[in-house]
Amino acid sequence: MTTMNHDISGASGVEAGADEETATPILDVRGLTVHFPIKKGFLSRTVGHVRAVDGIDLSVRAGETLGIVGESGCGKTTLGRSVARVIEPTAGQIVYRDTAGRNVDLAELNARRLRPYQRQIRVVFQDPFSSLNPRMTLRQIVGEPLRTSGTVTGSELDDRVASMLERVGLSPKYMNRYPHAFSGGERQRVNIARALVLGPRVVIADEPVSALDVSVRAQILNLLRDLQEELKLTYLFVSHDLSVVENICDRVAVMYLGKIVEVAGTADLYAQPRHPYTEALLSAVPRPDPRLRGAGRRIRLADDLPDPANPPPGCYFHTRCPYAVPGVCDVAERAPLLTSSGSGHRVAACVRSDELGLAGVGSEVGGP
Ligand SMILES: Nc1ncnc2c1ncn2[C@@H]1O[C@H](COP(=O)(O)OP(=O)(O)OP(=O)(O)O)[C@@H](O)[C@H]1O
Repeated sequence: MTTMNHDISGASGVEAGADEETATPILDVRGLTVHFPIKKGFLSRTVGHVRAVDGIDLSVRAGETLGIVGESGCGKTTLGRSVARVIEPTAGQIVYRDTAGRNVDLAELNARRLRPYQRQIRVVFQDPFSSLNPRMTLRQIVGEPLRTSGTVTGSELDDRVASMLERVGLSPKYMNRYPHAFSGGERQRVNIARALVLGPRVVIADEPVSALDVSVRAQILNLLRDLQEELKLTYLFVSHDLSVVENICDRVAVMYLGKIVEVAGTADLYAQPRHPYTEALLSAVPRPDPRLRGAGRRIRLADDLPDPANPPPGCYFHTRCPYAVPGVCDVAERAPLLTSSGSGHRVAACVRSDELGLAGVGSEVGGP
Protein backbone atom coordinates (compact mmCIF):
# COMPACT_ATOMS: atom_id res chain seq x y z
CA MET A 1 0.00 0.00 0.00
CA THR A 2 1.36 3.41 -0.84
CA THR A 3 0.98 6.60 1.13
CA MET A 4 -1.03 9.22 -0.66
CA ASN A 5 -3.18 12.19 0.20
CA HIS A 6 -4.54 12.14 3.72
CA ASP A 7 -7.93 13.77 3.39
CA ILE A 8 -9.66 12.31 0.40
CA SER A 9 -12.98 14.14 0.75
CA GLY A 10 -14.13 15.15 -2.67
CA ALA A 11 -10.70 15.26 -4.29
CA SER A 12 -10.48 11.57 -5.09
CA GLY A 13 -14.08 11.32 -6.14
CA VAL A 14 -14.94 9.13 -3.15
CA GLU A 15 -18.30 10.27 -1.99
CA ALA A 16 -18.99 8.62 1.31
CA GLY A 17 -22.67 9.16 1.82
CA ALA A 18 -23.62 9.21 -1.85
CA ASP A 19 -26.40 6.79 -0.98
CA GLU A 20 -29.41 8.06 0.93
CA GLU A 21 -29.40 4.87 2.99
CA THR A 22 -25.87 5.51 4.20
CA ALA A 23 -26.19 9.21 4.91
CA THR A 24 -23.16 9.46 7.20
CA PRO A 25 -21.17 6.27 7.08
CA ILE A 26 -18.31 6.16 9.55
CA LEU A 27 -16.74 3.54 7.28
CA ASP A 28 -17.22 3.19 3.58
CA VAL A 29 -15.48 0.15 2.13
CA ARG A 30 -15.13 0.10 -1.66
CA GLY A 31 -13.80 -2.80 -3.72
CA LEU A 32 -12.06 -4.29 -0.69
CA THR A 33 -10.06 -7.33 -1.72
CA VAL A 34 -7.86 -9.73 0.23
CA HIS A 35 -6.24 -12.50 -1.80
CA PHE A 36 -3.90 -14.83 0.10
CA PRO A 37 -1.15 -16.32 -2.07
CA ILE A 38 -0.96 -20.13 -2.23
CA LYS A 39 2.71 -21.15 -2.23
CA LYS A 40 4.02 -24.52 -3.37
CA GLY A 41 7.28 -26.35 -3.80
CA PHE A 42 10.86 -25.87 -2.72
CA LEU A 43 11.02 -22.34 -4.13
CA SER A 44 7.67 -21.36 -2.60
CA ARG A 45 6.26 -20.31 -5.94
CA THR A 46 2.82 -18.67 -5.89
CA VAL A 47 0.50 -21.09 -7.67
CA GLY A 48 -2.81 -19.38 -6.97
CA HIS A 49 -4.73 -17.15 -4.58
CA VAL A 50 -7.41 -17.74 -1.96
CA ARG A 51 -9.98 -15.02 -2.68
CA ALA A 52 -10.97 -14.57 0.95
CA VAL A 53 -12.47 -11.11 0.35
CA ASP A 54 -13.26 -10.41 -3.26
CA GLY A 55 -14.19 -6.84 -4.09
CA ILE A 56 -16.58 -5.87 -1.29
CA ASP A 57 -18.52 -2.60 -1.12
CA LEU A 58 -20.04 -1.90 2.28
CA SER A 59 -21.01 1.15 4.30
CA VAL A 60 -21.12 1.15 8.09
CA ARG A 61 -23.26 3.87 9.63
CA ALA A 62 -22.13 5.73 12.72
CA GLY A 63 -23.64 4.19 15.86
CA GLU A 64 -25.05 1.07 14.25
CA THR A 65 -24.26 -2.62 14.75
CA LEU A 66 -23.71 -4.19 11.36
CA GLY A 67 -23.61 -8.00 11.36
CA ILE A 68 -21.44 -9.97 8.94
CA VAL A 69 -22.76 -13.52 8.59
CA GLY A 70 -22.03 -16.58 6.50
CA GLU A 71 -20.65 -20.08 6.77
CA SER A 72 -17.18 -20.88 8.03
CA GLY A 73 -14.61 -19.94 5.39
CA CYS A 74 -16.73 -17.36 3.55
CA GLY A 75 -14.31 -14.57 4.54
CA LYS A 76 -16.01 -12.86 7.51
CA THR A 77 -12.94 -12.73 9.74
CA THR A 78 -10.69 -11.60 6.91
CA LEU A 79 -13.15 -8.82 6.04
CA GLY A 80 -13.33 -7.59 9.64
CA ARG A 81 -9.59 -7.70 10.19
CA SER A 82 -8.73 -6.09 6.88
CA VAL A 83 -11.06 -3.18 7.68
CA ALA A 84 -8.96 -2.63 10.81
CA ARG A 85 -5.82 -3.33 8.75
CA VAL A 86 -4.82 -6.14 11.08
CA ILE A 87 -4.70 -8.01 7.76
CA GLU A 88 -3.35 -6.06 4.80
CA PRO A 89 -5.85 -5.58 1.95
CA THR A 90 -4.72 -6.50 -1.55
CA ALA A 91 -6.81 -3.73 -3.08
CA GLY A 92 -9.69 -1.38 -2.40
CA GLN A 93 -10.51 1.59 -0.21
CA ILE A 94 -11.39 1.77 3.48
CA VAL A 95 -12.78 5.27 3.82
CA TYR A 96 -13.02 6.30 7.45
CA ARG A 97 -14.79 9.47 8.51
CA ASP A 98 -12.61 10.90 11.27
CA THR A 99 -13.66 12.97 14.28
CA ALA A 100 -13.20 16.18 12.27
CA GLY A 101 -15.56 14.86 9.57
CA ARG A 102 -12.78 14.27 7.02
CA ASN A 103 -12.78 11.14 4.87
CA VAL A 104 -9.49 9.26 5.09
CA ASP A 105 -8.66 6.19 3.01
CA LEU A 106 -7.00 3.95 5.61
CA ALA A 107 -5.91 1.50 2.91
CA GLU A 108 -3.52 4.11 1.55
CA LEU A 109 -1.75 5.01 4.77
CA ASN A 110 1.70 3.76 5.77
CA ALA A 111 2.20 2.31 9.26
CA ARG A 112 3.14 5.64 10.86
CA ARG A 113 0.18 7.56 9.47
CA LEU A 114 -2.18 4.68 10.17
CA ARG A 115 -1.33 4.54 13.89
CA PRO A 116 -3.70 7.26 15.14
CA TYR A 117 -6.59 5.65 13.25
CA GLN A 118 -5.79 2.23 14.65
CA ARG A 119 -6.62 3.66 18.06
CA GLN A 120 -10.06 4.53 16.72
CA ILE A 121 -10.83 1.15 15.15
CA ARG A 122 -10.17 -1.81 17.46
CA VAL A 123 -10.79 -5.54 17.22
CA VAL A 124 -12.26 -7.83 19.92
CA PHE A 125 -10.96 -11.29 19.07
CA GLN A 126 -13.03 -14.41 19.30
CA ASP A 127 -11.32 -16.68 21.76
CA PRO A 128 -10.84 -15.22 25.23
CA PHE A 129 -8.67 -18.21 26.17
CA SER A 130 -6.00 -17.98 23.47
CA SER A 131 -6.07 -14.24 22.86
CA LEU A 132 -4.91 -13.25 26.37
CA ASN A 133 -1.22 -13.72 27.18
CA PRO A 134 -1.19 -16.08 30.20
CA ARG A 135 2.03 -14.49 31.52
CA MET A 136 0.61 -10.99 31.72
CA THR A 137 -1.56 -9.58 34.52
CA LEU A 138 -4.81 -7.79 33.77
CA ARG A 139 -2.99 -4.50 34.43
CA GLN A 140 -0.44 -5.36 31.72
CA ILE A 141 -2.97 -6.76 29.27
CA VAL A 142 -5.40 -3.86 29.42
CA GLY A 143 -2.62 -1.28 29.85
CA GLU A 144 -0.54 -2.51 26.91
CA PRO A 145 -2.36 -0.52 24.18
CA LEU A 146 -1.98 2.63 26.32
CA ARG A 147 1.71 1.95 26.84
CA THR A 148 2.49 1.18 23.20
CA SER A 149 0.53 4.20 21.98
CA GLY A 150 2.76 6.29 24.30
CA THR A 151 -0.17 8.48 25.29
CA VAL A 152 -0.43 7.52 28.96
CA THR A 153 2.13 6.44 31.56
CA GLY A 154 2.61 5.84 35.29
CA SER A 155 -0.26 6.23 37.72
CA GLU A 156 -2.53 7.69 35.05
CA LEU A 157 -2.16 4.41 33.16
CA ASP A 158 -3.22 2.46 36.25
CA ASP A 159 -6.20 4.76 36.73
CA ARG A 160 -7.28 4.29 33.13
CA VAL A 161 -6.95 0.49 33.40
CA ALA A 162 -8.89 0.45 36.67
CA SER A 163 -11.74 2.55 35.30
CA MET A 164 -11.89 0.46 32.11
CA LEU A 165 -12.08 -2.75 34.15
CA GLU A 166 -14.90 -1.28 36.19
CA ARG A 167 -16.74 -0.27 33.02
CA VAL A 168 -16.71 -3.87 31.78
CA GLY A 169 -17.90 -5.19 35.14
CA LEU A 170 -14.60 -6.36 36.67
CA SER A 171 -13.25 -5.16 39.99
CA PRO A 172 -9.94 -3.26 39.72
CA LYS A 173 -8.73 -5.20 42.74
CA TYR A 174 -8.04 -8.09 40.34
CA MET A 175 -5.55 -6.00 38.32
CA ASN A 176 -2.56 -8.05 39.43
CA ARG A 177 -4.10 -11.42 38.64
CA TYR A 178 -3.38 -13.54 35.57
CA PRO A 179 -5.99 -14.67 33.01
CA HIS A 180 -6.10 -18.27 34.27
CA ALA A 181 -7.84 -17.03 37.43
CA PHE A 182 -10.88 -15.96 35.40
CA SER A 183 -13.82 -17.64 33.71
CA GLY A 184 -14.44 -17.45 29.95
CA GLY A 185 -16.95 -14.63 30.35
CA GLU A 186 -14.60 -12.66 32.58
CA ARG A 187 -11.75 -13.11 30.13
CA GLN A 188 -13.94 -11.80 27.34
CA ARG A 189 -14.63 -8.75 29.53
CA VAL A 190 -10.84 -8.29 29.76
CA ASN A 191 -10.61 -8.60 25.97
CA ILE A 192 -13.29 -5.95 25.59
CA ALA A 193 -11.55 -3.67 28.13
CA ARG A 194 -8.32 -3.97 26.15
CA ALA A 195 -10.11 -3.11 22.91
CA LEU A 196 -11.84 -0.08 24.44
CA VAL A 197 -9.11 1.39 26.61
CA LEU A 198 -7.84 3.68 23.84
CA GLY A 199 -11.32 5.13 23.33
CA PRO A 200 -12.10 3.79 19.84
CA ARG A 201 -15.12 4.83 17.77
CA VAL A 202 -15.44 1.59 15.82
CA VAL A 203 -15.17 -1.91 17.28
CA ILE A 204 -14.84 -5.00 15.13
CA ALA A 205 -16.19 -7.83 17.26
CA ASP A 206 -15.08 -11.13 15.73
CA GLU A 207 -17.34 -13.90 17.04
CA PRO A 208 -17.18 -12.31 20.53
CA VAL A 209 -19.48 -14.82 22.21
CA SER A 210 -19.12 -18.01 20.21
CA ALA A 211 -16.43 -19.51 22.47
CA LEU A 212 -18.55 -18.86 25.58
CA ASP A 213 -21.10 -20.96 27.43
CA VAL A 214 -24.64 -20.18 26.38
CA SER A 215 -25.37 -18.99 29.93
CA VAL A 216 -22.83 -16.14 29.74
CA ARG A 217 -23.44 -15.12 26.14
CA ALA A 218 -26.40 -12.91 27.02
CA GLN A 219 -24.34 -11.13 29.69
CA ILE A 220 -21.56 -10.29 27.24
CA LEU A 221 -24.05 -9.21 24.56
CA ASN A 222 -25.77 -6.95 27.11
CA LEU A 223 -22.40 -5.53 28.10
CA LEU A 224 -21.58 -4.79 24.44
CA ARG A 225 -24.97 -3.10 24.05
CA ASP A 226 -24.52 -0.97 27.17
CA LEU A 227 -21.00 0.05 26.17
CA GLN A 228 -22.21 0.97 22.70
CA GLU A 229 -24.79 3.31 24.13
CA GLU A 230 -22.52 4.78 26.77
CA LEU A 231 -19.48 5.27 24.54
CA LYS A 232 -21.31 5.91 21.23
CA LEU A 233 -19.61 3.00 19.51
CA THR A 234 -20.14 1.58 16.06
CA TYR A 235 -19.89 -2.20 15.83
CA LEU A 236 -19.00 -4.51 12.99
CA PHE A 237 -20.23 -7.79 14.42
CA VAL A 238 -18.80 -10.91 12.76
CA SER A 239 -20.69 -14.09 13.56
CA HIS A 240 -21.90 -17.37 12.14
CA ASP A 241 -24.66 -17.47 14.76
CA LEU A 242 -27.80 -16.08 13.15
CA SER A 243 -29.77 -16.01 16.40
CA VAL A 244 -27.13 -13.85 18.11
CA VAL A 245 -26.99 -11.57 15.08
CA GLU A 246 -30.77 -11.17 15.03
CA ASN A 247 -30.59 -10.24 18.68
CA ILE A 248 -27.90 -7.58 18.51
CA CYS A 249 -27.56 -6.20 14.96
CA ASP A 250 -29.38 -3.28 13.30
CA ARG A 251 -28.39 -4.42 9.81
CA VAL A 252 -26.91 -7.62 8.44
CA ALA A 253 -24.63 -8.34 5.48
CA VAL A 254 -24.57 -11.93 4.22
CA MET A 255 -21.26 -13.18 2.79
CA TYR A 256 -20.67 -16.02 0.38
CA LEU A 257 -17.26 -16.91 -1.07
CA GLY A 258 -15.66 -13.54 -0.35
CA LYS A 259 -18.61 -11.49 -1.59
CA ILE A 260 -21.67 -9.91 -0.07
CA VAL A 261 -24.84 -11.39 -1.53
CA GLU A 262 -27.41 -9.49 0.52
CA VAL A 263 -27.58 -6.65 3.02
CA ALA A 264 -30.63 -5.27 4.78
CA GLY A 265 -32.09 -4.16 8.08
CA THR A 266 -32.18 -7.14 10.44
CA ALA A 267 -35.97 -7.42 10.75
CA ASP A 268 -36.40 -7.01 6.99
CA LEU A 269 -33.72 -9.60 6.15
CA TYR A 270 -35.02 -12.20 8.61
CA ALA A 271 -38.64 -11.74 7.56
CA GLN A 272 -37.99 -11.54 3.83
CA PRO A 273 -34.65 -12.96 2.69
CA ARG A 274 -34.28 -12.35 -1.03
CA HIS A 275 -31.22 -14.33 -1.97
CA PRO A 276 -31.48 -18.15 -2.07
CA TYR A 277 -28.33 -18.39 0.06
CA THR A 278 -29.77 -16.14 2.76
CA GLU A 279 -33.01 -18.09 2.62
CA ALA A 280 -31.11 -21.36 3.13
CA LEU A 281 -29.04 -19.96 6.01
CA LEU A 282 -32.12 -18.61 7.77
CA SER A 283 -34.06 -21.81 7.26
CA ALA A 284 -31.79 -23.39 9.88
CA VAL A 285 -32.86 -20.81 12.50
CA PRO A 286 -36.03 -21.63 14.44
CA ARG A 287 -38.73 -19.12 13.38
CA PRO A 288 -41.41 -18.32 15.93
CA ASP A 289 -43.85 -16.99 13.32
CA PRO A 290 -44.95 -19.70 10.86
CA ARG A 291 -45.95 -17.04 8.32
CA LEU A 292 -42.35 -15.89 7.94
CA ARG A 293 -40.53 -16.91 4.79
CA GLY A 294 -38.90 -20.32 5.15
CA ALA A 295 -40.45 -20.97 8.57
CA GLY A 296 -40.45 -24.67 9.37
CA ARG A 297 -38.88 -25.57 6.04
CA ARG A 298 -35.23 -26.47 6.39
CA ILE A 299 -33.28 -26.01 3.16
CA ARG A 300 -30.29 -28.31 3.25
CA LEU A 301 -27.38 -27.01 1.25
CA ALA A 302 -25.58 -29.55 -0.89
CA ASP A 303 -21.84 -30.04 -0.49
CA ASP A 304 -19.34 -27.77 1.21
CA LEU A 305 -18.38 -24.26 0.31
CA PRO A 306 -16.56 -24.28 -3.06
CA ASP A 307 -12.82 -23.63 -3.00
CA PRO A 308 -12.32 -19.84 -2.68
CA ALA A 309 -9.11 -20.26 -4.70
CA ASN A 310 -11.15 -21.61 -7.59
CA PRO A 311 -14.70 -20.23 -7.43
CA PRO A 312 -17.30 -21.68 -9.80
CA PRO A 313 -18.27 -19.84 -12.99
CA GLY A 314 -21.49 -17.84 -13.22
CA CYS A 315 -23.38 -17.29 -9.98
CA TYR A 316 -21.01 -18.39 -7.20
CA PHE A 317 -23.89 -20.07 -5.38
CA HIS A 318 -25.20 -22.16 -8.28
CA THR A 319 -23.32 -25.34 -7.27
CA ARG A 320 -25.38 -25.54 -4.07
CA CYS A 321 -28.50 -23.59 -4.93
CA PRO A 322 -31.74 -25.63 -4.80
CA TYR A 323 -33.18 -23.38 -7.52
CA ALA A 324 -30.21 -23.38 -9.94
CA VAL A 325 -31.06 -23.70 -13.63
CA PRO A 326 -28.43 -25.65 -15.60
CA GLY A 327 -27.12 -23.70 -18.56
CA VAL A 328 -28.27 -20.42 -17.01
CA CYS A 329 -26.94 -19.98 -13.48
CA ASP A 330 -23.59 -21.61 -14.26
CA VAL A 331 -22.90 -19.21 -17.12
CA ALA A 332 -24.70 -16.08 -15.92
CA GLU A 333 -22.71 -12.91 -15.48
CA ARG A 334 -21.78 -12.52 -11.86
CA ALA A 335 -24.65 -10.61 -10.35
CA PRO A 336 -24.36 -7.00 -9.21
CA LEU A 337 -26.06 -5.92 -6.02
CA LEU A 338 -29.46 -4.45 -6.72
CA THR A 339 -31.41 -2.33 -4.34
CA SER A 340 -35.03 -1.64 -3.68
CA SER A 341 -35.52 2.10 -3.64
CA GLY A 342 -35.85 3.55 -0.18
CA SER A 343 -35.67 0.36 1.88
CA GLY A 344 -31.91 -0.13 1.63
CA HIS A 345 -32.42 -3.88 1.13
CA ARG A 346 -29.82 -4.98 -1.39
CA VAL A 347 -29.34 -8.34 -2.96
CA ALA A 348 -27.21 -9.95 -5.63
CA ALA A 349 -29.51 -10.54 -8.60
CA CYS A 350 -30.84 -14.06 -9.04
CA VAL A 351 -32.35 -15.15 -12.36
CA ARG A 352 -35.20 -16.92 -10.54
CA SER A 353 -35.98 -14.17 -8.00
CA ASP A 354 -39.33 -13.15 -9.52
CA GLU A 355 -40.60 -16.66 -10.03
CA LEU A 356 -39.59 -17.79 -6.51
CA GLY A 357 -40.97 -14.72 -4.81
CA LEU A 358 -37.49 -13.82 -3.64
CA ALA A 359 -37.64 -10.58 -5.59
CA GLY A 360 -39.27 -7.33 -4.73
CA VAL A 361 -36.19 -5.38 -5.65
CA GLY A 362 -35.86 -2.62 -8.16
CA SER A 363 -33.07 -2.27 -10.65
CA GLU A 364 -30.97 0.48 -9.19
CA VAL A 365 -27.41 -0.77 -9.05
CA GLY A 366 -25.18 0.24 -6.18
CA GLY A 367 -23.11 -0.85 -3.23
CA PRO A 368 -24.67 -1.87 0.06
N1 LIG B 1 -3.61 -16.28 6.40
C1 LIG B 1 -4.25 -16.98 5.49
N2 LIG B 1 -3.58 -17.58 4.46
C2 LIG B 1 -4.26 -18.28 3.52
N3 LIG B 1 -5.59 -18.46 3.51
C3 LIG B 1 -6.30 -17.90 4.51
C4 LIG B 1 -5.68 -17.16 5.54
N4 LIG B 1 -6.64 -16.72 6.41
C5 LIG B 1 -7.82 -17.20 5.93
N5 LIG B 1 -7.61 -17.92 4.79
C6 LIG B 1 -8.63 -18.54 3.97
O1 LIG B 1 -9.50 -17.52 3.54
C7 LIG B 1 -10.85 -17.99 3.50
C8 LIG B 1 -11.71 -17.12 4.40
O2 LIG B 1 -11.30 -17.34 5.76
P1 LIG B 1 -11.95 -16.54 6.98
O3 LIG B 1 -11.29 -17.04 8.23
O4 LIG B 1 -11.93 -15.09 6.71
O5 LIG B 1 -13.46 -17.05 6.90
P2 LIG B 1 -14.58 -17.02 8.04
O6 LIG B 1 -15.86 -16.85 7.32
O7 LIG B 1 -14.22 -16.01 9.07
O8 LIG B 1 -14.47 -18.47 8.62
P3 LIG B 1 -14.39 -18.94 10.16
O9 LIG B 1 -15.72 -18.63 10.75
O10 LIG B 1 -14.12 -20.41 10.05
O11 LIG B 1 -13.24 -18.16 10.77
C9 LIG B 1 -10.80 -19.46 3.95
O12 LIG B 1 -10.73 -20.26 2.79
C10 LIG B 1 -9.49 -19.54 4.72
O13 LIG B 1 -8.94 -20.84 4.65
